[in-house]
Amino acid sequence: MNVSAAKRFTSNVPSFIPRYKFPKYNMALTDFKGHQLKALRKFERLVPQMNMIIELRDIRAPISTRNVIFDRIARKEHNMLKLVVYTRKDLMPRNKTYVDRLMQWHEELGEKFVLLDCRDKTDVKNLLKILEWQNYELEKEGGYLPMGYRALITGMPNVGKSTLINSLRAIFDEHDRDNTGGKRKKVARTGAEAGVTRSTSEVIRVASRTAESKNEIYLIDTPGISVPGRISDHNRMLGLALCGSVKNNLIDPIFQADYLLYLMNLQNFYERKKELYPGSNDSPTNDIYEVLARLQVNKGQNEKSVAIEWTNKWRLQGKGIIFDPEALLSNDEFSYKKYVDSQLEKLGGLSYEGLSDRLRGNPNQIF
Ligand SMILES: Nc1nc2c(ncn2[C@@H]2O[C@H](COP(=O)(O)OP(=O)(O)OP(=O)(O)O)[C@@H](O)[C@H]2O)c(=O)[nH]1
Repeated sequence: MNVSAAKRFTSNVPSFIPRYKFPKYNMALTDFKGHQLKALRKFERLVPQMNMIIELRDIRAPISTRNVIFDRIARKEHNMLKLVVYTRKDLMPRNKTYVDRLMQWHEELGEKFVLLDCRDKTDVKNLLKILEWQNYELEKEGGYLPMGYRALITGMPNVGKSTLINSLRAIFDEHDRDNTGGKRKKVARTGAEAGVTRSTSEVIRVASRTAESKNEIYLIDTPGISVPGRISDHNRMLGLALCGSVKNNLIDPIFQADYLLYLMNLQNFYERKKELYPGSNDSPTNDIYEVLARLQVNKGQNEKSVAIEWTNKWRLQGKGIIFDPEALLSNDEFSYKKYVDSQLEKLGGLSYEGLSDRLRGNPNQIF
């Protein structure tokens, strides 16, 4: 973060200045795995059969949980319709500036997005309405789809894909029960259609044929895909760790706790949300060991377990915090579009051929 931008974050507490830069600790920069590579190859085969790609991202880390691999796949397929679903709406900062910033980012990229809590029925029903509308638009142009209207559900690990699919399924179930006089009809899990292999992707029906629509609507569930090392960096990896999108034990818990402290200080938690600041009766600090000492319940508790407990709490219920420092900057200071373009450039012509060999036995999984 540059100094002029950082000055805005200076706290009103006399003599306290948050850190504007986070140290580049020695840590793994990616969590890309062999099975994700397999899933990616499968994606490329499946995408031509899709009508829409839905990419889930965590609203608290809109930059870190974006995976440009999905952009590349969607663009290859003649600019396939892509919808971004930001999950964990219930945890997002209640801050109009933040929402305005997101709107501007997405406008620049021509990318549609919605915010939702994957566990909230009303939110999920609204997403279903979008799918139904898109299907209706296609049908209006005479598009009867024997395989149904298909949306591929993608995203980084742990962003809420299964939760969203289960919620959509529950709505479908309920609707089905109503229409079948209380008898529970099993939700379709069809994998038998041409080109869809049952073993690796689940096909879930979320809307049946109706009087108005001949097409059924299906979701295709996919495993979470991480980014390869060439488009990752320290901030991205730490942001993902705080969202639970990379394996917890991959990064030292003290680094994760220190990053959380760095973000809290940049976001003035000490003044805005004092009750959530560690040791809220003490002064703000940039010293993670001081924080861990404040949070220690008894003298026997070691620093690492205190760090794990604290970050876990924020990972699951952390309300009102943003995990990407760049998202705190104005659009003059940080261009999301430029960032995405540079990510795509770095990704370049990444070919998956031979990658499995390189992934095997490479602890840093850099490629
Ligand atoms: N607060 C909140 N929690 C959510 C939301 N969506 C999902 N979760 C929680 O986030 C955790 C991960 O959700 P999953 O649905 O398993 O994520 P996933 O993307 O399927 O994970 P992978 O299968 O690892 O790729 C679970 O504990 C969910 O309850 C949301 O909108 N709000």
